[in-house]
This record gives sequence, structure tokens and C-alpha cells, in this order.
Amino acid sequence: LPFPPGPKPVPIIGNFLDVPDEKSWETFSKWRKQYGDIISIEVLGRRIVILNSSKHAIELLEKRSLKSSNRPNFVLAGEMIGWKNTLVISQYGDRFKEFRKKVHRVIGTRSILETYYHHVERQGYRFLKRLLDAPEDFADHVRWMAGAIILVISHGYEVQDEGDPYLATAEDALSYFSLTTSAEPFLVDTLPFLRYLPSWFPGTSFHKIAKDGHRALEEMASKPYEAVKAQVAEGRALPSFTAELIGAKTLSPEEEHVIKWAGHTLFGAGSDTTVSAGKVFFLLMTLYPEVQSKAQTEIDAVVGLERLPTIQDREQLPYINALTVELLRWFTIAPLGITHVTTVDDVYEGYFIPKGSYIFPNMWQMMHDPDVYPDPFLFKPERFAPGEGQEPEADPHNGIFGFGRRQCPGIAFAEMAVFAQVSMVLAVFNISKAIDDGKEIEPSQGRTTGTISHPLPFRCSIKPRSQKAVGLIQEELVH
Ligand code: HEM
Repeated sequence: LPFPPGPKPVPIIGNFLDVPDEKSWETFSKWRKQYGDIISIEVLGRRIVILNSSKHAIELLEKRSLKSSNRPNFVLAGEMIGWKNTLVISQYGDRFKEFRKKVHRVIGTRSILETYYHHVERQGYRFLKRLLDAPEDFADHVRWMAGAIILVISHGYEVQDEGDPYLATAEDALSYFSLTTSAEPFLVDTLPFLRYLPSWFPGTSFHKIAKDGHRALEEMASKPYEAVKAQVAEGRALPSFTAELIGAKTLSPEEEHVIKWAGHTLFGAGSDTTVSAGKVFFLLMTLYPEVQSKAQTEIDAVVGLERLPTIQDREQLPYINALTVELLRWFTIAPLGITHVTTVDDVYEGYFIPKGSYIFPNMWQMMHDPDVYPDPFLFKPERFAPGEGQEPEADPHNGIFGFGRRQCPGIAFAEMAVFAQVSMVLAVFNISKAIDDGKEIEPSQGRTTGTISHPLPFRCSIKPRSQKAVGLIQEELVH
């Protein structure tokens, strides 16, 4: 049987030169016009299947997930840097299942998470205060807030207001993850023997990436873990995911390894993604003032002006919930998801998909398919909170969070964190275009490449809605 269609390969290197250096999801979407929704290419002997529609992704990654839930054995990211220790790119098998169960237990359901909401709220008040004091640094505050929420839950650690050491290391380590797991391959991933070349050899700059990435990752995983371990031993640990797993008994080195990396997984997988979501929120509020004012009208009507929104208000805020989902659809933070790998030969729609194929779900394309989401580049929360008698547009959760047994286990966590940020900020601030020399500045709408994509830096104006709003931020922080 034939492989799925795609651009013609050349001998030996196959389609290596057809894969662009960055944002390959855009190229894969262009190929769709020529080759359709299932495309395949071959890069240095490796078959890569690109899925441009949810229908095929659900069929191959969800319904046949037993055959398609492995991850690539990333030589650079996994072996050399060490990300293979985390859940995100661990190989499918017993260790993976045990690991995933542990993570699911703490972040998997909405009801469990609601028990943590007071932590989220507290970090939220601190975040609002930071915005009030230095609104121009909103992107830094967003990064701070994402780390603050996760670290208090994963390690019982309250991040410092300035220069927090854990956050700095995490930012460093995560930038290497995004760089080395993206769809644009490093040669060492396709020709693993290259890793044995000495670092002075031409074309081996990956050695430096490996060394620096490894140092940052080890520090990011070990430091908070060692701190909690010491606190547990001294009987002064705050309740947290890691403290609970360490418990009272003596642990074997293997058990310690799993706990250290499970704690790290929350921090590693959850922070960069929610940071991107936070920045997208400020960008969209700058670009769509009418959405902002509709959202504020809903908050004012439900919550009033005497307090800030809480998780208990969530069910009564359908427009805010729809805004949260729509912002994740509109930007599609993980545009190609994280690569899945097949574990057996398979036949699908008359095409042969060999064992070991890499599958890239082109989630960016799925989320911007005009047949599914009319005017897909417009930001319209109404898609998911339609007026009476209208049907919502297709549920985008797969296209945002992935598929099957590797689907993001942090969906409930992510939606809670984004809800907290969106509702708390809109209750007290107005966001608009920044002004320079009396002129409005159009924010850049560009984005970074990599597994986790962020908006490019942009400016906006963030001002309190009223004096009462200022009082509310200060008052909540005191309580
Ligand atoms: C807006 C925020 C987020 C987005 C857009 C997002 C998206 C994704 C995507 C696309 C995947 C790959 C799914 C697949 O392979 O099919 C993934 C995996 C994962 N996510 Fe998220 N995520 C977000 C937040 C979080 C949070 C807050 C956590 C944890 C606290 C988390 C933990 C994980 C983990 C552990 C994996 C790996 C799962 C596995 O390989 O089995 N994510 N996420």
C-alpha cells in the first residue's frame, strides 16, 4: 500500500530540506491544499505523518491510541538534556502509566483542583498588585503568576516577589525544551551517532545546547525537590503534591526519582503553557475592546463591585468561560502538539503507516479551519457561548490539548488558572492600546516558533477601572 501523499523526497535525505526552519505548521497547512488532510514525508529514513484535520487525529490518535501513544526518543532533548525523565516525553509503558496516574491524582479533575483554589486566589491578588505597581511589565508578571500557582501546589513553595531563583532557572530550562522538541529536527535526532563527535567538530553546536540545557533542567528538578525533602524530614513542610508523595516512609532511590520528576512535570509542563495563555489574553483584550467590555459587564452583573470573582462564580460566568476557551483556540499554544509515535504497522484509509512513524497533529490548522470555525482568525467568545436557540461551534479541546492517552492531563488546571487570571484582571483593570506621542500603538501579532509558541513582545496600557478597584486589590491582599 502507498504511504500518505506528500512532497516528493530526494534520495538519502528524503524531505529533509522541505521542512522549514521554523513554524512548520504554516507550511503543513499550505501543503494541505495540494495533498489533503493526511500527508506524509520522509526525513532521513523516518516516516512522518501530518494530520491536518481533527477527524483523522481522533481516528488515529484517540480511537487507535494503543498503537500511537509513544513519544520519539529525542536524542538531544531526551537523552542528552534529560527531559526523558519527565512525563511529557517519556516512552509509553509501565513507568509512564504509574507516572501519569500520580499526576492525574493531583491535577486531573475539576473538583480536586477546587480545593487548591485559595492558593490560586492568593497568588492572583499578588499578581494584581504587581500589575498595579508596574503595568508595563505585565509579561513578567504573567510568568511570575504561572510559576507561583504551580509551585505552591507542586512543592508548597511561595515564590518571592523579586528575583525568585526557581523561576529564573525554570525559564532557562523550558526554553531548551521548546527549542529541542519542535518539529524542525536537529540533525543529531535523526543521526544519533553524531552525539559521539567531539564538541570541537564542525556542526556540533548541539553539544553546547545539551550541556547548558542539562544543567538548567537538573537544577530545576532537584532544588525544589531537595528543599521539600528536608522540610518533610524536619516536620515543617507545607501540604503539597511532592510532600504528600514523600510521606513518612523511607524511599528507595527509584521512588525518589519518580517523585522528583513527577513534581517537576507539573512545573515543567504547566508553567510555560499558561504563561503563553496569559500573554495571549492581554493581547486579545488590547485588540478586541468590545469583547472586553462585554466580559466586564458579565462580571459586574454576577459578582458586583464589592469583591473579586472566585471559583464559585465560574458557573454563572458563561461568557468568561467561553472567552477562556476561545483564546486558547485562537492562538493554539502548542501548534503541532507534542509528537506521537506509532508502535505497530498500521493501515489507514488505504495508506500504509509503518511502525515508528512520527505523527504530527497540525492543531493550528484544525483550530483555523474555516469549515469548522467560520472566520477562524477572528476572536469571538460567542462561538462557545451562543445566543438563545443557537448551537455552539465544535468543541476545540482536542485541538488545544491533544489526543488519546497522551492528551494533556492538565486541562482542568490550565482552565482554572486562565479563568482566575481573566476574571480577576477584568474585574479591576481596563486594557487598551499603548499610546506614544498621542498615537495608539498597534500591538504586534507575531508569534515565536517551537513546541510551545508565545506571542512576540508587545505593549499595551493597563489601568485600574476605578479608585474602588484599587482599594479592592489592596484590601484582598491584606486578608
Ligand atoms: C493552556 C495551557 C496548556 C496547553 C495549551 C497544553 C497543551 C498540551 C498539549 C498539546 C499536550 C500534548 C498532548 C498530546 O501529545 O496529544 C500536553 C501534554 C501535557 N501537558 Fe499540557 N497544556 C497546558 C497546560 C498544562 C498544565 C497546567 C499542566 C500541568 C500542571 C500540563 C501538563 C501536561 C503534561 C504532564 C503533558 C504530557 C502528557 C503525556 O505525555 O502523557 N499542561 N499539553
